Amino acid sequence: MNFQATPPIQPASLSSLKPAAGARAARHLALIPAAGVGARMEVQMPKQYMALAGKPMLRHALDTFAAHTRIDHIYIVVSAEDAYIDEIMAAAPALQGRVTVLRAGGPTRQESVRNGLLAITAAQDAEADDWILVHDAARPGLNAALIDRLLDELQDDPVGGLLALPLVDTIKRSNQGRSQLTVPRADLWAAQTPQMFRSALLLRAFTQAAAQLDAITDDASAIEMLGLQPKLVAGSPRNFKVTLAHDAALAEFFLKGNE
Ligand SMILES: Nc1ccn([C@@H]2O[C@H](COP(=O)(O)OP(=O)(O)OP(=O)(O)O)[C@@H](O)[C@H]2O)c(=O)n1
Ligand SMILES: C[C@](O)(CO)[C@H](O)COP(=O)(O)O
Repeated sequence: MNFQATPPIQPASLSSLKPAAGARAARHLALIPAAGVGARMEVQMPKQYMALAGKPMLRHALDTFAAHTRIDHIYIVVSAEDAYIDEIMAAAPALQGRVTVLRAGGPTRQESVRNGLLAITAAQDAEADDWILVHDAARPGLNAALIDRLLDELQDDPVGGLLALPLVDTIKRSNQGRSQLTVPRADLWAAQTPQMFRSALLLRAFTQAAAQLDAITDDASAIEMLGLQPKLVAGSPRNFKVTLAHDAALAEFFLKGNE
């Protein structure tokens, strides 16, 4: 795939991404990377398909987005050889017409996101100023209130942003298993998802970062590489990423209606 280096975006030029007066309102499109294998979870299937609170993990985020009236469409990126998604979609008639499955997973989360963006763009399914909400399938605790908070906080923002949580623990830098120093935590936040940016800006950021995709682990990093500063929007502990085996019980706690 040939990515041409593009000059960094000057914040002043971002105004071109906002809809012109009288243009149709920008849509909100969810893009869910779900092409991982969940190696750290140590379960027998990709973790996004493991049962949590009575349904496969990825159904929680899918159902939350599909039930949200401000979300116009949902794209889910799975691996080309995914053996689960077709059966899951067939068992969820309420998702028909609201969800497009993209068998475009890549070797890393960022490449899966980039491939999904390219597929949406190639299908001309998104206008330049449409908002893309990239959300991990591995964060099943997302709810409508968090989506509303993100949309309300960012709808007039020139850059976009992400849900995140300010760190509350003291942070240590390790040296061979020993505490080498304490990292000042005053301005440290833990990034969550959705991470929400306008389609053209996100695609440009991923194009610009093409050679460094392995070095970044979230979508906002690519936007930062353009010299822009995404807005941090208060997330929630319930929106944590299910990563390690012990996370399943905590996810069930939140998904069973506990805050
Ligand atoms: N090549 C990849 C890797 C990850 N993901 C997705 O990105 C999200 C966050 O990634 P992570 O929690 O790291 O999931 P895995 O990569 O599956 O986990 P592990 O690193 O333990 O294998 C998940 O919804 C995962 O399915 C993806 O779409 N494509
Ligand atoms: C995108 C993310 O969830 C923000 O915290 C995180 O970077 C994903 O990391 P992973 O190693 O791909 O799970």
